[in-house]
Amino acid sequence: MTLVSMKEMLQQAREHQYAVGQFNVNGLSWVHAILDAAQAEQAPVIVAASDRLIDFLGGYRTIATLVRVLVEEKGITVPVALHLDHGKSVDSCLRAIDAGFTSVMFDGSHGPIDQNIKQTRQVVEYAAPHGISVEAEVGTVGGIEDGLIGGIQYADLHECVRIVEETGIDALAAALGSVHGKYIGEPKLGFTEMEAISQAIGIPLVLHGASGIPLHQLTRAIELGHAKVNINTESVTAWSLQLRQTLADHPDTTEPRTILTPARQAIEDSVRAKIREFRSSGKAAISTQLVE
Ligand SMILES: O=C(O)C[C@@H](O)[C@H](O)C(=O)COP(=O)(O)O
Ligand SMILES: [Zn+2]
Repeated sequence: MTLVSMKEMLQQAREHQYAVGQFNVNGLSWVHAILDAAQAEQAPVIVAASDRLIDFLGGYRTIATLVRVLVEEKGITVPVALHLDHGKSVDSCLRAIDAGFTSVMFDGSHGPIDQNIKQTRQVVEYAAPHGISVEAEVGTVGGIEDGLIGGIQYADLHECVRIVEETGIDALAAALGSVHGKYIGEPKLGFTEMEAISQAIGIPLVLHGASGIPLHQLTRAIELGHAKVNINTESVTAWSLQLRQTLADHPDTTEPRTILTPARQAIEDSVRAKIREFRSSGKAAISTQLVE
């Protein structure tokens, strides 16, 4: 299957109260593991590259070509969107679209709301005619975002309504207490605000910083309109723990397959477990009906 936009897969997920997982790529092992996990679970999936890692990964065109070709070579049949995560500028988003990404996030959340809306609209105006979906962000997710250490700042309901109505985005990341990276103590998501924002905007919400959120809170967030859930920390943790273990078990080996295969499998196992938590296992068929 060719890469698809995330618009239809998220609309289906919101309607049927499950979430599509966004899993971030940190190297070739992640692309294999995420695609294999989604195929095994028969789940729609979002493969994401964070703007902060684009140079490390070889540039927009390298990533887009790699994902597109691997989908073909592996015979992946589930819907796959290739998404730019935390796009730092309008130009980054446009470059990702030109390179072949099928979805972009413009993250203007650090600036004033009027500027966020204006720049998000510029991205939508370029993306929409190409059939590319756009995600925006309001408020501040805690922890490390775009290389900055930030405190949590809840999204304002009126700003959320404005950005949806004035830009035509497909999904909104409304920061409501989640944190990028590891949580210290139990996460406290703002479910009251979440319900109000979800009803007011009527489009899919996106949950950033979802690693470490307990299942009962994740389930509630999905029931309240989160159709996309972002995971990075859990998969890099699974990968690095397994890598350390393999090197300890095989101190003399220099064979890359011996060292890297178990770590790739650890990412795949972690991604499959999250897909099941998000209840998107077996949902490839209903996502596919709409996009074909
Ligand atoms: O690390 C990145 O640049 C991507 C993440 O911000 C991603 O968007 C996300 O929200 C994942 O959060 P995590 O699971 O807490 O790492
Ligand atoms: Zn994020």
